[in-house]
Amino acid sequence: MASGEVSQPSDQSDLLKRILSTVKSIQEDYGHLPATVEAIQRQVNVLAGIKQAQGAVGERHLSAPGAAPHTATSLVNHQATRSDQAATERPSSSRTDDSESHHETPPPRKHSTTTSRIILTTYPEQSGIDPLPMNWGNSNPHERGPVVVSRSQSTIRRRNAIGAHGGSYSIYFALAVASKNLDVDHKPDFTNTEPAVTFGPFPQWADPKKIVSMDPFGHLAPWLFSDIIRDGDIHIRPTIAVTKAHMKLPELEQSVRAGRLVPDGKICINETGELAVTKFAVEPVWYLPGVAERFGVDEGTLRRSLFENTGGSFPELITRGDIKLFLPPIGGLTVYCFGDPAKMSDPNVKLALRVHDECNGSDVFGSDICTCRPYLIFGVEEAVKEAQQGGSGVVIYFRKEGRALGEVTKYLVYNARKRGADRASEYFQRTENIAGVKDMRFQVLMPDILHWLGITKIDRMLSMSNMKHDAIVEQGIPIHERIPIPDELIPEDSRVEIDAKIHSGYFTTGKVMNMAELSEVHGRAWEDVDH
Ligand SMILES: Nc1nc2c(ncn2[C@@H]2O[C@H](COP(=O)(O)OP(=O)(O)OP(=O)(O)O)[C@@H](O)[C@H]2O)c(=O)[nH]1
Ligand SMILES: [Zn+2]
Repeated sequence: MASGEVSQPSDQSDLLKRILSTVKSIQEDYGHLPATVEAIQRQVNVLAGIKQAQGAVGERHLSAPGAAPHTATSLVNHQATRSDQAATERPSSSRTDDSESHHETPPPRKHSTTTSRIILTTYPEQSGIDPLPMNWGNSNPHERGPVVVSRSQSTIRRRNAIGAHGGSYSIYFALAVASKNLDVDHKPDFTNTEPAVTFGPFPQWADPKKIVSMDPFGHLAPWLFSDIIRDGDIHIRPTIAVTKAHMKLPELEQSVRAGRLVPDGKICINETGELAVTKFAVEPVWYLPGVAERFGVDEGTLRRSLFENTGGSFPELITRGDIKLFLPPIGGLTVYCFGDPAKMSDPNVKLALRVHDECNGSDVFGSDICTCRPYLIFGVEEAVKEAQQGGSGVVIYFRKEGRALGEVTKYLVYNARKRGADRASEYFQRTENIAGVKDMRFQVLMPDILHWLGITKIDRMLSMSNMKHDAIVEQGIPIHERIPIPDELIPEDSRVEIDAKIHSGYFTTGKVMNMAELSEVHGRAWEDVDH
């Protein structure tokens, strides 16, 4: 449709409305028609331009250049529709920064390259869009390419990933920029931040199916891609950091006193049970086709759900089918390695492993309603012993609070349990009643870190979880022995949880109760402690 075909202002107005509603319904119903949407939007803009020139009023909010951003047409990229302009152009005439519109004289701004036009989304064929190649699973990091997600002016056209660095902390980054505590173009100084140990590469790094939720080159990114950073002024950040530290846990001092742990001056350093550890912090980087495959869904379904259920935060999940990486706003993980890190991947020595999901109330604050901290500490102790015997000991800590349901849901469940009869037989049902599921950790992505560490078998798995077990074995990593938490470490009020778990399929070397027996296992009621 050429703009010349529409001459009457009233026709234009009706037409604009019709086009707009078509755009909206296409977006709602499909979301995979970026080219069509862009073409229609271009027409909308052309018509709006004609209308504005004719001095028409009443429909200005639809798409007139310079209109407020929070309008219907902002559903579609306000700037991208001007595809003859570069995506990162910085015009002065169409500022959309509300905060400044209230000032007669805008306050002086720190230098920032954030464009004043809001780029709501981008499209693959859009002028200026030129993502750096990303060949996920290529063993050569230079052929694989860097993960590029920054929206800074020099980088936005070259992005090959959706989302933002920092996982859940990306929101604090946004606050820091908004409050002008941080220049969005700040260039990190990575001097002396290299990994504390040299590590890998392992064949698993080059398998696009084995690692789908982290960047295997994430610990080396600034150094591997220094020329791209320098020559192209491209923002690239590490998503993994590796350091060395000492750690001290009161329970391990007791272990030394009880003679279970013997200081060796290297791994268990002294009589206080102080430990030497190598730590790996990992932020999530998702390869969407691989993640979708692990969950047994198609990539489009995964993208659509991620888009919808993050409040529409990442429109490029829909419009940029060509971008396969997503840095989700979720917590990552930390690996605690005892002994020589090279031994983790050595098939000739034994490996003891605990995979642990965060339980802040117990892990840090000692709640006795679950077995989390005792099993975690037991895992650390066993890992240290394995390392002292010439093997390797590893504890991996995932930020998946409350079975990834969060602490609020978890406390709601606790209330429901404590206000009723806190029976093991009803344990999971109470969570399901509130959350709709009993667990959202979905361990299918968890084994990626094992592949990354070069682990090919686990000799002693310090976990009773059938979900963790099955996910690991499914990934081709055999588990030779499973070690439940010793009975004497189970806190008083957590019998309900552990018996319910065993009944639902958790590993045990003891007896599995039937339903009648399970209903006899009670937790402490609030009245027992309230006076
Ligand atoms: N929603 C909910 N989460 C809980 C409850 N009790 C513990 N959790 C969470 O369950 C998770 C327990 O994780 P882990 O300690 O790794 O244990 P696990 O996967 O159950 O199994 P093991 O490896 O055998 O210990 C943590 O995320 C806890 O915060 C509860 O009553 N409700
Ligand atoms: Zn817990």
